Amino acid sequence: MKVVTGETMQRMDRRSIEEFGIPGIDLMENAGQGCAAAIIERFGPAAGRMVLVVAGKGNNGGDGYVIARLLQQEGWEVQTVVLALREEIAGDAKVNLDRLDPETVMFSPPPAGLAPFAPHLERASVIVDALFGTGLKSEVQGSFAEAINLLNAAGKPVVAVDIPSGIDAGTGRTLGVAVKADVTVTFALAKLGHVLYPGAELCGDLRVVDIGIPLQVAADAEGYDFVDHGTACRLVRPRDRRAHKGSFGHCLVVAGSTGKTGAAAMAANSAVRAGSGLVTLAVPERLNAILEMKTTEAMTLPLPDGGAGRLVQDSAPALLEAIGGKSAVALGPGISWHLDTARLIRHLVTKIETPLVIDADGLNALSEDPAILQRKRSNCIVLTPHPGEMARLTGTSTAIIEADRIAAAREFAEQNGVYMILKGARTVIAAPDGRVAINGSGNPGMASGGMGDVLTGILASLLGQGYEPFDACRLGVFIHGHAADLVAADKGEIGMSAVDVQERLPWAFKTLTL
Ligand SMILES: NC(=O)C1=CN([C@@H]2O[C@H](COP(=O)(O)OP(=O)(O)OC[C@H]3O[C@@H](n4cnc5c(N)ncnc54)[C@H](O)[C@@H]3O)[C@@H](O)[C@H]2O)[C@H](O)CC1
Ligand SMILES: [K+]
Repeated sequence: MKVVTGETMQRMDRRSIEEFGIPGIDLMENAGQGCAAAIIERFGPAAGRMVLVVAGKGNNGGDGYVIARLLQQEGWEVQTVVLALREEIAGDAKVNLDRLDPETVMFSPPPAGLAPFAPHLERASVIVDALFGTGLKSEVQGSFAEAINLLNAAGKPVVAVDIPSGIDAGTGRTLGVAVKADVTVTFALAKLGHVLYPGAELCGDLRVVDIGIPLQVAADAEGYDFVDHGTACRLVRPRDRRAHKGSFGHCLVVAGSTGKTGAAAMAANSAVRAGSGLVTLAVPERLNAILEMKTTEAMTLPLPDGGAGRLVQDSAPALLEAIGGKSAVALGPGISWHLDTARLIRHLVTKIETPLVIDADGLNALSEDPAILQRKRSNCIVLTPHPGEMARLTGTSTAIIEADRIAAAREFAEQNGVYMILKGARTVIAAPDGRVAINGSGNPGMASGGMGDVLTGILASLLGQGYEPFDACRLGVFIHGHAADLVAADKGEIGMSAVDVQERLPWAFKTLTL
């Protein structure tokens, strides 16, 4: 599904009103109706229920007034606390404020804020957070922050209007303090703040309701592809009945060093589990016997290593020859960060013309000379860094990368003409042409060694099967997390291993093609 920024949503609002003549008051009424319906559906009949609406001075508050009126019509007792002066309320919000029974509305601007209404919080069955929406522009402070803390401490179900107050709609980051909602009802399209952490977690159940924004306006809006199950179903290619093993590519995994044979095995075995026709695992000859034991379907190719137990310059001729005839190459899992191994990797990047996935120590080798990517062949290159590897690649810090993951991934991809997969909770996928996708699958059980090796094998497999690179990246990242979600549903998140995920891949693919 498409997700947008708060600014884009506000532009969509204005375009709907100005170009399509849809009155803003109608959008607000529809927004309020969508929220009220979600509240009634979720929290059942009104009998004896009191809803407390906490409103800000803008249109988020305006939605809150519509909700208050509609729930009152449904028999709910409603109290509305406006954390602003009456004269501050304007436009569509004022129209809806004036429609409320004045007996049920209290104004409590800073510095008093919500504090005097603790008894209302106590009595409420449901609290509606209509304090801030996409208009939040800076850190929440003072009595507004206190109000959010009171809401969170009340121990009552909270329904956030549009977005939990305190969450930046464009990044998902908390601006000081934020509401922890049980349900969030947003309008027309989800925002980045709903799918990026911590916003994604603070939303609770996210509902996207139609409020009458014209389809053309939504279609024209610049957005990001949030890769969910539906998207993955459209990306996966069912098998042709006449298929044979040549139909699904032959990918080469270049990996392994003493002490890191598992990474090589997981990458190769994951390529098998992601559907490759053939897989060859090229490893230092000293480790070949071990990898013969750790793989079955994948073939191994011992490379001269001078007894070092890692790839060295002398490995290059045999390796370049092996790359010929392969449909994709994975370079890096467990390959080691020794200087001559790193030098070999940089040499290969400039020589390989096959679609190439570079991970782990392969990325660290690149970090010594990222400009090498400018000199690469015309082939597609996919980099799969975690934030620390990304910091090394860009010469910055993990904190800077995490502060704006989308910008970090997109800028590097565009500047270097590569596909960038910036791993983490909600992995970001960026293409050289500026397209960005955010992955919707996965769980904390994946925070363990080897998960990256599994992903690398999946990506090389899909590229080798002929998937267009951005499709391969989106599908590969999704299916990796989805397999982990299936494992978590089966046996929880603690103790989940990378091989658990590797072995669950066929089931994960099967859910896409039912
Ligand atoms: N298509 C849609 O998405 C629709 C959205 N609607 C609702 O409108 C809000 C956006 O309303 P807006 O008036 O732009 O701003 P907010 O209500 O979100 O903000 C309230 C108010 O707060 C002030 N403010 C900003 N930052 C701070 C801060 N750190 N501390 C204190 N005050 C702050 C700012 O001046 C704002 O005026 C959207 O979320 C939807 O809920 C439409 O109603 C329906 C269509
Ligand atoms: K809100």
